[in-house]
Formats: sequence, C-alpha cells, structure tokens
Amino acid sequence: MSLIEIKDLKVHYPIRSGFWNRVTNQVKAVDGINFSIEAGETYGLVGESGSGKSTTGKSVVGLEKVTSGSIFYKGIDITKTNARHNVKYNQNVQMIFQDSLSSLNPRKRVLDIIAEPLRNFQHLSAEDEKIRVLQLLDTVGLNPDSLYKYPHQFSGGQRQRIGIARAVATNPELIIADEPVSALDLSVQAQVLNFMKKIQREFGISYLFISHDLGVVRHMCKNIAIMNKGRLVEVGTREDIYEHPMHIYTKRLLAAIPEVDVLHRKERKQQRQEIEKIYQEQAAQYYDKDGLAYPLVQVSPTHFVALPQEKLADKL
Ligand SMILES: Nc1ncnc2c1ncn2[C@@H]1O[C@H](COP(=O)(O)OP(=O)(O)OP(=O)(O)O)[C@@H](O)[C@H]1O
Repeated sequence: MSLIEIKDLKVHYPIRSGFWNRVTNQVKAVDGINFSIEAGETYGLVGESGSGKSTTGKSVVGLEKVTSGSIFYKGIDITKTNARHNVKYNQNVQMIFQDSLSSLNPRKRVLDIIAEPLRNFQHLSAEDEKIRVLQLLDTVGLNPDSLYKYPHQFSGGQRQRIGIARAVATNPELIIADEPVSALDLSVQAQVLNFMKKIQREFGISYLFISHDLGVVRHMCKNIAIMNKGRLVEVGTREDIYEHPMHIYTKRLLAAIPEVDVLHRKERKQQRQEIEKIYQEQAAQYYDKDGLAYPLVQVSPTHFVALPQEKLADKL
C-alpha cells in the first residue's frame, strides 16, 4: 500500500463578481490528478508557475479544501475523516515553504518556531522541549546559540534549515517541500538538497518535492509528474522523463534547464529554439479544444502521457 495515494483530486476556486458578489466562474487549479507516493521516496511534482503544484501540496497537507476526489493516507481517505481523526495525519505530514522569511514568524525566536509543532502534538516539559529543539538544531547543522535568535538574523540557507527543523520536529513520514531551494543561490541550493537527502536517509522520510525546475528535480526524484493547467501531462520515472520525454510541455521544461557548461550553452539555446518552433506548430495536437491536457495514457509499465490514443502511434 502506498503512503499517499491521490485519486482524481480537484481543487476549484470560485471567482466572484458583480454587485451581489456571486460566483460567476471558477479557477480549476487542480483538475483531476492521480499519483501515489511510496514510503521513503521523493516524488517530484513539476510545472510552470500557476500550474497548480502548490495547491496540490497544500491540499495534501490539509491547508486547502478539496473540491472532490480522495487523498488516501495508508489506505484511509483523509478528505473524509473529521479533524479529531486527522491529528495523527497532521503530525505525520508537514510542509516546508519556498520563502523561509515569510513562512517563519519574524517576531518569534527559533526556540518557539521549532517548538510550535511539538507544543501542538507532544506536550513536553519546558526542559525536554529545549533539549529536543537543541537536538533538532544539531541535526540541521545550526549552533545552539541560534535558539534565542530571530529569523532575520540568519542567511536564506540557514533559515531554510530552521524551516526543515520545524518540519522534522514531530518525526513526520511525509514532508511537502514546496520549491524549497528556489529562493537560494546555486551553491546553497546544493547544500540544502544534500541535507534533505541526508535526513531522509536518517529518518526514512518521504518527500513530495514541488519545483518548476527539472534540473533540481533530477537530483532528487526517482518518479516525477509534470503538471500543466491543473492536469498531469506526463508521469514516469526519472529515465522516462529525462531520456524519453513525449509531451511537448515536458520537452519545453527540459529545454529550459539552465546549461552550466559554457561549451554547451549555444547547443542548449538552439535546442530551446527548436522545441519552441515545434510547440508553436504542433501545440494543438497536445491539448483538447479548450486548451487542456488529455487524460493520461500508459505507454510503458512506468510511463504515462496525456495524448489521445489516435495520436499516440506517431509519437511512439
Ligand atoms: N486562494 C486562491 N483563490 C483563487 N485562485 C487561486 C488561489 N490559490 C491559487 N489560485 C490560482 O490557482 C492556480 C494554481 O495556483 P498554484 O499556486 O497552485 O500554482 P503553482 O504551480 O504552485 O504556481 P507557483 O509556483 O507560482 O506557486 C493559479 O491560477 C492561481 O492563480
């Protein structure tokens, strides 16, 4: 049984307008997606800004109301259980955010920030709580004197570590990591990603790793879902996505990975232009009449792509 199984998840936001503030339309931020996360794995959810990744992550952690569909946690649909039964789930599923400065309360000291989930779920004595927070600071490689400092007194990378310490405080099974390194310099990105892998090995944590950057995801994830306008356009293993991409949207994201090697920059630029040309000429084949992705079709035991059956033959 998967740790998390998402079935036909939809999150639609109402759009209100007019004098009576009536609902006149809706934003289909997440529009019927399916995927599952196994214990101990890092599952990648990738797409451009506005594709619905954060809404998916927030609905898994319970911060967003689900319109329809199910989120099974070890076989139990948490969208159907009441808050009291969700206590264990809330403890076991935590989130780290992209912007550590705004996600950490600027008026609270590190001790109180990291202790917050402990106070919600574990009710330790003040002394035991301090010992636990000091252990967590040590785990994330921060000095004990960080305890009484405020978030603005740290660098971006250090603040992200505070966010990670808070997320792992309750020994969660799953962490939703929403663009955890996008706001950091390249060198600090690598440090934080390696660190996330290290605590995954130590604590057996699973991640839902949300990112717009397929370059970063390659370093972290074995299985990846590509999201576009609320739907999944391609799902597969790292090899399926990077070596045999089939959807034009995936190919565009791959072409957008920045080339660090100066010798290959020209080649990459050319590749990007070619993909863009194909996209302009052929995009209609990849989307329905409303410009939305088709349902996913299985093309190998691990690889799924959103193409109509009749068009699949010439893409294979
Ligand atoms: N609370 C809300 N009310 C109305 N629309 C919303 C709300 N939150 C998100 N949206 C819309 O839902 C869509 C998906 O947003 P979401 O933040 O999930 O995308 P994303 O892929 O995470 O993008 P980003 O990486 O920029 O955060 C967008 O069109 C966004 O404007």
